[in-house]
Amino acid sequence: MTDIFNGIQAETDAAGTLHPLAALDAHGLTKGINGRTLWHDLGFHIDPGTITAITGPSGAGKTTLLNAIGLLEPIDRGAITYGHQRLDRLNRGSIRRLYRETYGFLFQNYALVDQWTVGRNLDLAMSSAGIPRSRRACLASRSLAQVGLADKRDAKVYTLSGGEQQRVAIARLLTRSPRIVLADEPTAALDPDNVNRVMNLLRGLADQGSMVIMTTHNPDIVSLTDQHITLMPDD
Ligand SMILES: Nc1ncnc2c1ncn2[C@@H]1O[C@H](COP(=O)(O)OP(=O)(O)OP(=O)(O)O)[C@@H](O)[C@H]1O
Repeated sequence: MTDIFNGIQAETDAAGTLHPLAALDAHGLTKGINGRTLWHDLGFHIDPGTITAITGPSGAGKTTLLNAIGLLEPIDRGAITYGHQRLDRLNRGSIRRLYRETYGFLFQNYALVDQWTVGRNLDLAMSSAGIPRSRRACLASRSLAQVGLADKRDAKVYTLSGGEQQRVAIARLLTRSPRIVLADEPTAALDPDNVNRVMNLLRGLADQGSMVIMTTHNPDIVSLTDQHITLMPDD
């Protein structure tokens, strides 16, 4: 459960003590690929409970920055901190723990197992996150209801539309409410109705305390976010 404490998103621990949710800070981030500098001396601050858009022209390095925040891509220089943790200096074990407990990813191609049912896809994610079997059915039902797909639990993923598959991917996040949600062009392949649904669901995740960081080309989507980081290629 999250709460607001002195204007900052906070959560209550088992002993009933409120702790502010961590923010993410980047300083002096620099990254080059094949001799070309993608970003240089980049800095930003992201609060929990907000949606941030990474925007800029094609090839500016939006996905690379998202992947760097997600520890999937090394940076050349700079620092990324989450609360008191220096993310760019973690060992593999700590990174694995963050993937299990803190990060959630949302991809343009949904990253679901097509031949499996919706329920089995959600179950796999919850089992990997260490959620006990006894809680999984209830969490799956609740999150599928939240995305408006309560009746699709036994449907095979390949029978769903693209918009429905993206909502299943969001339901998968909702079962875990990850503190950092990284979404690469999550609305790119969707029609306007599904774009609005997906943005509303991402707002719901932010309202529950997640920090949502997404790449997008679309100015209409940027206007639905709380802040944007604009990348401009060095010419
Ligand atoms: N693993 C890689 N190996 C070689 N080049 C790469 C690699 N990853 C990215 N690049 C290059 O780095 C540049 C930035 O790529 P990136 O995908 O981050 O840009 P983007 O802003 O997300 O682009 P788009 O909007 O087209 O998706 C591109 O020129 C890309 O070809």
